[in-house]
Amino acid sequence: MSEPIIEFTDLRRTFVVRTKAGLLRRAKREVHAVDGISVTIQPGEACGYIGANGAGKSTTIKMITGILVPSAGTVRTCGMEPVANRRRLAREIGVVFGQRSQLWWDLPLRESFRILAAIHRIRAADARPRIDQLIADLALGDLLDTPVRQLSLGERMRGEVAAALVHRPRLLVLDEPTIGLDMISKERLRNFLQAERAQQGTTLLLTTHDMGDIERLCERVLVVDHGRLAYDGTLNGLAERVALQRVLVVDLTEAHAPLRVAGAENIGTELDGQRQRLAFSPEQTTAARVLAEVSAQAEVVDLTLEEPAIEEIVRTLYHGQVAS
Ligand SMILES: Nc1ncnc2c1ncn2[C@@H]1O[C@H](COP(=O)(O)OP(=O)(O)OP(=O)(O)O)[C@@H](O)[C@H]1O
Repeated sequence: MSEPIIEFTDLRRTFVVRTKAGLLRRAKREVHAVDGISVTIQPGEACGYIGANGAGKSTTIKMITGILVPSAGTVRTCGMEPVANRRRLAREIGVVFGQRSQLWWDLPLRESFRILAAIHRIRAADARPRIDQLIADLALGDLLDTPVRQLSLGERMRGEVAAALVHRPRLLVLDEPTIGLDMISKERLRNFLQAERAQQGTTLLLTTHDMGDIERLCERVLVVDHGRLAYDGTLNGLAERVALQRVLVVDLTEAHAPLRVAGAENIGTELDGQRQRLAFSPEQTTAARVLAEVSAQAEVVDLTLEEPAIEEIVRTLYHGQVAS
């Protein structure tokens, strides 16, 4: 087997935080943000790293990318110790933080790409076709002359992903890449990442609160809770332990008896049945099929689709409840 692209063993990171103990006294408290995690990721894998807020995801990502020094344990990324080799590592990995930008705020997008190619010392003859390809695949053509600060969130995220891939990294690390994006922007980004991985063999590691990202992009899921690994396995394996159900909420034009739909369970009605909630597993049916059956029985005026909440998944894993 080839060398792992990421390998960490008993990785730990502790922060000392000051807390107000009294009017004048200050006390210190230790936060074990990452509390002994061991994981090996092989080249070409696509891993989702999920957990509730404050579970330790970003801290792990920062240690993998060399931004933070571990308190204990070891981490190797692309065969290197990240902090000591940050520059060399930067040539091998691309990083996208959904809530922070790596683009130059006041410059047009095209300038950011040019500067990044220069930073990575890519020859113009090599950089141009790569940048052109990313511009085409991420539909950035009309945005190249717009200063980054004027881009919408969805447009900027496409720009961020392109910027992270200019130098063809072996590993792409994405921290909440779809946060705040609307459904269409999310789908565009997921389609692109899927295609990029298929064409370039890029390894993906992504943190997200959106199970849709995991379902579309990752074969392997790591669930972290309070700095510890609660699950490491396939998405199907997770679905066997935790019900990864979706809920289609439909608003009807008038009151209606509880709807019966094949492959879905009616989990509640409100307003005399004008609003109904239908839970289903994506392995058994699709939202489109459930909606078609509902529409055959009643007139729908509005609908929403609720994804399984990651907090709920973690809670269920911990309480050992097995999906029926
Ligand atoms: N620089 C820091 N100083 C002190 N505490 C920190 C620091 N960075 C993170 N923490 C704490 O470590 C814990 C893990 O934080 P981390 O940002 O890794 O979680 P996360 O899983 O990425 O959460 P989120 O989903 O909210 O981004 C939290 O309790 C957080 O408050």
